[in-house]
Amino acid sequence: MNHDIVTTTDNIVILVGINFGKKDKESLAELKELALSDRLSVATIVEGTRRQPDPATFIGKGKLEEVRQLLVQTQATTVIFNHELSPIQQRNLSLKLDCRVIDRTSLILDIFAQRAKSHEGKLQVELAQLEYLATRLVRGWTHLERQKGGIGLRGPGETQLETDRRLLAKRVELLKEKLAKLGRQRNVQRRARKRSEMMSVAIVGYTNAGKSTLFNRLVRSDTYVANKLFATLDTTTRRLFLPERGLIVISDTVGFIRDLPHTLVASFRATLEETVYADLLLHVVDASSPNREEQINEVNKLLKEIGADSITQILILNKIDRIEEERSASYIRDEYGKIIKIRLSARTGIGLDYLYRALMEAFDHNKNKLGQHAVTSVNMNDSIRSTVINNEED
Ligand SMILES: Nc1nc2c(ncn2[C@@H]2O[C@H](COP(=O)(O)OP(=O)(O)OP(=O)(O)O)[C@@H](O)[C@H]2O)c(=O)[nH]1
Ligand SMILES: [Mg+2]
Repeated sequence: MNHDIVTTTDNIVILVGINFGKKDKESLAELKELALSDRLSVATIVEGTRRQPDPATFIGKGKLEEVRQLLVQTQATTVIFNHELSPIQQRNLSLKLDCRVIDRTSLILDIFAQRAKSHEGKLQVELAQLEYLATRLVRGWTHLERQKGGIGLRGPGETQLETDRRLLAKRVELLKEKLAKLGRQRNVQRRARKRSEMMSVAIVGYTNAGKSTLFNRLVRSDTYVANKLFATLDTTTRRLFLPERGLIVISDTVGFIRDLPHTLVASFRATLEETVYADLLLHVVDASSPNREEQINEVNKLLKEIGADSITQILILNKIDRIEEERSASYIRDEYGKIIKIRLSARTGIGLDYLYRALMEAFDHNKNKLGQHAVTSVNMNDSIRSTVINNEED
């Protein structure tokens, strides 16, 4: 079911990004990262400015011709738009350019399809792909036709389009049922964990921020780390022993990205539920990225969407080893004494002790919240307080 989705490796692509009013360099750079993460090779990037999208071809005649010539010159086989295209625009472009035309959403879907490892993850991706495809099923653009051959599938009096819609709806329903079942199993496990009163911590953040690296550091595991967008797709949960405290559970989660396709947000809700039920979020940010403020906002926006915005957060400014001006680790507390921000490097390990301290304090706080006494009370003496460094740059 991968018609709109690039699956060939070594595919040469052209990227197209149009500015409507304000320039958006970052978003186009990110599209390039996404393409590279999908093992595509980017031949060239076409930019343009328009007041509004052309209803038929999105980019209009002039740009269309430019892209057509570039396709010939570069031997690219696919054009990726940094926008959502309407099904009609996508069809027109594909016919006029005589190549495969996809948008940002299907590129992300494709990456997800390649990375999903667990049974549940795969089902979620398939569901997202089908839901995306469902919006593209328009007359003269029926994808299932070619794949299934149609023989014996069409009900009496049904057009191919109707058959496609029916088959699709059936599969979507089946997938939803399966996922619901898996979700229930997950709930049982979660309840068991709650009963054992283990504190649960979820590592969240923008894609490529270093979540898995931090997770591995903490639990000494070997979760897949890569300089790719969406290296991690399935939530991994491990137990972590906090010295002098006890066991907590910690989860590594799928990375967030701006304008995450809504079909994916919905499909990954189950995976992200781990986040919703956490007692504490470690919000990891690539502090060396020029876009970090925007990325923080994006993540918070998505956390709100999944109902996780009221959970206590510690902002982890990661990758400080990459920042010339300020390589030292530090942390700051809010006016109630809670650690709310830590600068560290998951790669070098500098600042990790601050994170352990924050986790221990959260552990004790959590115990108290549950109406019990902490196993060991925190020794908040002056020597610890005096190590607080308040040299935050913002
Ligand atoms: N210099 C430096 N690089 C880091 C640090 N932490 C992670 N990285 C690198 O950043 C890249 C992404 O790391 P991951 O841990 O896979 O990031 P992630 O947030 O899990 O990414 P996704 O799963 O794709 O969302 C890898 O190349 C890491 O080696 C750090 O503290 N310093
Ligand atoms: Mg990861």
